[in-house]
This record gives sequence, C-alpha cells and structure tokens, in this order.
Amino acid sequence: MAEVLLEAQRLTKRFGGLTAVDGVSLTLRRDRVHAVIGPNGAGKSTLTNLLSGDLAPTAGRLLLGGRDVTGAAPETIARLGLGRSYQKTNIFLPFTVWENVRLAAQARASCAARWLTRADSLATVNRRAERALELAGLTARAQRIAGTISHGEQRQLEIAMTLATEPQVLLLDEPLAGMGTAEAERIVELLRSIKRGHAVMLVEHDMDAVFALADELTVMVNGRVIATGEPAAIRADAAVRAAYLGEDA
Ligand SMILES: Nc1ncnc2c1ncn2[C@@H]1O[C@H](COP(=O)(O)OP(=O)(O)OP(=O)(O)O)[C@@H](O)[C@H]1O
Repeated sequence: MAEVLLEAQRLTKRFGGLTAVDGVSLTLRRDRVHAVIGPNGAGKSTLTNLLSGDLAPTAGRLLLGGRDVTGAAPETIARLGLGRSYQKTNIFLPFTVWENVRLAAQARASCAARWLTRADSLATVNRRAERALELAGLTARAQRIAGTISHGEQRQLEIAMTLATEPQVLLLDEPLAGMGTAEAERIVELLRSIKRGHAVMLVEHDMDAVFALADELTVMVNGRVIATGEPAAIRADAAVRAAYLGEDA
C-alpha cells in the first residue's frame, strides 16, 4: 500500500448548533487521488479547510507526514508540505502567468531564503516556478497576462501556483468548476499526470471527472461519511445511490 501522507482522525467542526463536519476520518496516500463527493452543504469545503489549517477542528486529530498538526496555523501546515487551491481564484490578473507562479514559489521560499545567499534563493525560486509551469502544461503561456488566458488555463495556473510550493499533499477544491467538456478533459489529464509523487484530495461535482480520476472515494452527506471505498464499490453502494445519486435503493 502506498505511503500515508495525511490522516484525519474523527475530525469534527461545529458552527454554533450546526455540525458541518461530524467525525470524519480520511487517509491520503502518495500517488493516489482521493475524491470527496457529496451534495451541496455536505461539509466538503469545511473538511478541506480543516485539512489545510484554515479552520481549527472542534474535535479530532490531523496528522501530516506522521506529525500531529491538529490546530496548527495554515502557514505551518503549508510549510510541512500541504498545498491547496481555492474555489475562488487567487490569481493576480494583471500579472503574467510566470509572475504569478514565481510569486507562489517565492512564498514557499521566504523561510528557507534566510539560510541561502540571495542568488541561490533566486535560482531556487526560478527553478521551482519553471517546474510547476511545466507540470501544469503552461510553459508556452508563461509571458501571457493572466487576465487574458482562458478560464481553463486560469484553473491550470491555479494548479501551477499550488505546485510551485512543492507540496507532498495537494487539496484541490473544484478544479473543474465552470469548464466546458474539452477544457475539463485537459484538466483531468493534467491531474492524472501530477498525482505521481503526490497525495491528491479532489473535491469535485463533475462525476465523470471524479470517476475517471479517483483511486478512492469518500461520500459525505450532512457532515458525515456515508461510504468510503474504491470507485466500483461506491457506484454499487445502495446508500450512496439513494442519498447522493438520487436513485432508489
Ligand atoms: N463559517 C461558517 N459558519 C457557519 N456555518 C457554516 C460556515 N461554513 C459552512 N457552514 C455551513 O456548514 C455546512 C457545510 O458547508 P460546506 O460549505 O462545507 O459544504 P460543501 O459540501 O462544501 O458544499 P458546496 O458543495 O455547496 O461547496 C453548510 O450547512 C454551511 O451552511
């Protein structure tokens, strides 16, 4: 079995009287895509925020690379190897594609840079940015202004910016949102290629993409996990079909 990079143990998040995430356990492994699906309001974004440290859990534990990071700040969790993309884009539209990716690479380097000479750190940042652009299939777009590339390319840029921090674990929140079929197919191919070396958690409503990519799925409804397993088992699960796919059990 591939190496475990992230483990959530019975994570819970309450907002006042509402339990948005209710005792969710989840394991992310290197070289695997783990999709989290569920209807609107199921708690997928809240779970993502718990894993990235953007929200602190009310209860439960979070382990990253075997270290307990429960309640740690997002910057600490990012430094320990977790990168995430957001539903709302973080791109600086007036800047070039290259400048956006370089800024993301620089954010990661700011700590390490203290130990390096300026020239070394600059070279490291540039190398990291170039690699991220290449992995995301955007090398040919490097000098374009980010606001002028297509919606699909902007989502690729978002992924490149996440990769530029050189994470081990990637949390991708609806990377296919608002895309046409051809663009979606390109991103599916891209995600398939970047899963090598990374543990990927994919939150996505596009079921074709989910079933094309996922090695494992977790299905959430009302904050709870109702099923976890391989795609074939999830497809066949009566509770999932009834609760989520809208079919009679
Ligand atoms: N900051 C918050 N304060 C109060 N309630 C919240 C907060 N964030 C989320 N919720 C509630 O928690 C529940 C889960 O929301 P969440 O956004 O995690 O679901 P989701 O599965 O990501 O939905 P979608 O697919 O629409 O993005 C919802 O009932 C939502 O209204």
